[in-house]
Amino acid sequence: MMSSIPSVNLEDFISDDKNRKEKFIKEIGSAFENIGFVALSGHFLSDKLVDDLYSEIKNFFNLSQEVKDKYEIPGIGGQRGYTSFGKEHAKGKKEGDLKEFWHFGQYLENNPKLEKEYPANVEVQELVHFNATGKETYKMLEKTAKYVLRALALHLDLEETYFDDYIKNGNSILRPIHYPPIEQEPKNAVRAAAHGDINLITLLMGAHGKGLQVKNHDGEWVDAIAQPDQLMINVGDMLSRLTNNKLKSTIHQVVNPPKELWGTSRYSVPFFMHPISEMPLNCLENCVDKDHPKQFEDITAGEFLHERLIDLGLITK
Ligand SMILES: O=C(O)CCC(=O)C(=O)O
Ligand SMILES: [Fe+2]
Repeated sequence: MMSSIPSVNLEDFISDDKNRKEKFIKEIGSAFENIGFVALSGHFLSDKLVDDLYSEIKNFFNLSQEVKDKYEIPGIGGQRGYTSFGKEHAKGKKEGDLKEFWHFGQYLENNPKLEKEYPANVEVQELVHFNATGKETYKMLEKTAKYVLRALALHLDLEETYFDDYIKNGNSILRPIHYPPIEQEPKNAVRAAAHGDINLITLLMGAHGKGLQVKNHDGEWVDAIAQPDQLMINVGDMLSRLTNNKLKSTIHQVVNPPKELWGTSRYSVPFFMHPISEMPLNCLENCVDKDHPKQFEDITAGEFLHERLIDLGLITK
């Protein structure tokens, strides 16, 4: 039984040392074929950027509800700007999660086609550094994710750059989340109910305290706690579909703290790496054989995302 989350160092992959590179590919490949989660150090976020981001997002969530509500934009399924407390629920659940969040989206340059497709980023007026700090973090996580996907491409016997064109200007989202203090016994609601992520891979900042749990093969919940310099990275449903479930999108949740800690907020910041909407998620040929029959219908990333946003209560049909 695998009871804890394996660790890897991205510097191994980025080094020119063939053995270190291969070691990284093997470690992350086997982690993603088993528990579906890995803790990663050696990424591109500096300590200063991480500290700045946390201070900005705390400032944002501390603004009055009236101010935050200005940034909740109707008609875009919460894809940019603010989503208020209790609005999103896990697929198949009716109680909303005990969280509020913000979305930073892709930063396009000279791309009229995608500028039409993606909602524009929302700019917070009240905070001087919030927008730029979010943008910088987005870029650094996107760069980190690009190298992780290169390693996974090699693990899957694809060209190293297989994902590069699909993720360039992809529909990725950076989501700072605030789970506020809990004031009374929640009826059936948790901070984040059990779910699988929609996207290719998720890079999570802030999994340093207790709260995040991952379901292992035996159906047991395992704590996923990162060291201060580590991001938690997991496989999403899109990558699971593409690989015919060779790489596992593992169910995870954020549980409520014990009563003595109800008074504390949790802040976490997932980066959901999405490709462009045209990317086909059809199972890769080399992941399908007699022992591994094709498990998923052909679908594009855009169609799949649309289906799932309906399931989450963020858009209506
Ligand atoms: O807050 C966390 O640690 C995890 C959040 C999460 O799983 C998600 O937003 O998809
Ligand atoms: Fe998640």
